[in-house]
Amino acid sequence: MKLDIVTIFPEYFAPLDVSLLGKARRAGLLDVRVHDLRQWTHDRHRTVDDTPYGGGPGMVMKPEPWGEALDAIAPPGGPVPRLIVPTPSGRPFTQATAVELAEEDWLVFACGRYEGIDARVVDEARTRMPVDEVSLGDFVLAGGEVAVLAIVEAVGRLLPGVLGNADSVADDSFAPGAMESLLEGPVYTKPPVWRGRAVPEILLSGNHGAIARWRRDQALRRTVRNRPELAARLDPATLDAQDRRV
Ligand SMILES: COC(=O)c1ccnc(N)c1
Repeated sequence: MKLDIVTIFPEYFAPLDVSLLGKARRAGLLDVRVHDLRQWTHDRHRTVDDTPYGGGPGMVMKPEPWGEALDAIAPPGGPVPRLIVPTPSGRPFTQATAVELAEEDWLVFACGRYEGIDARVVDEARTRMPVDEVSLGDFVLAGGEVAVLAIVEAVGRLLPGVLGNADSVADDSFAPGAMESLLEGPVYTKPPVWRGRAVPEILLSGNHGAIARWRRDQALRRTVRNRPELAARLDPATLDAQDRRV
């Protein structure tokens, strides 16, 4: 998968050289290019923002540098990427979004700053590439960079070969299938007793059927407690009698 990231803070993406994603890059699974938006400015101050039409606080990112950046990265008439624009006003980014994006060959990320990017940039981009404005939740960041790091990690870990144990993706919270709309339950490792707290006996029993049952119960309990709106979405047909007692 090829990723192009456009930002005025390229240094934000140093973390992409460490851990899983660094390994994926070195293994050739991820080809990440970070671009400084200011390379597409032409004035002495390398200006990327200006005051908002209609008044109001803050500054808006100018369209010209973005238009030139997208033309340089994805020349019109050439291969077409999917443009991802993190913004508080976007559609919710979920595990399903990550799964969908993991199927793409080429993603371009636009990191907005200030009050956002001039709306004509997305409007014009939509005439020649798919554009997804996505939100990580109901909160505001100073810029899209942190959101792009989160999205790149959520998508990158789904790529074949990136995670050591591919099975762990299937058990993710929200993973399509059995875990859809379910939060993962508690996890334990050695020692068997720590500060007087023992690991639940069932996990030491070797009874894999009972362990799977216990884990599902724990996932259901946590989902009901922490995300009742997700629990309400669970298809009753997939809940057996024991589930309903949770
Ligand atoms: C500037 O971007 C944001 O503030 C942002 C991006 C994605 N999700 C959010 N909740 C905020």
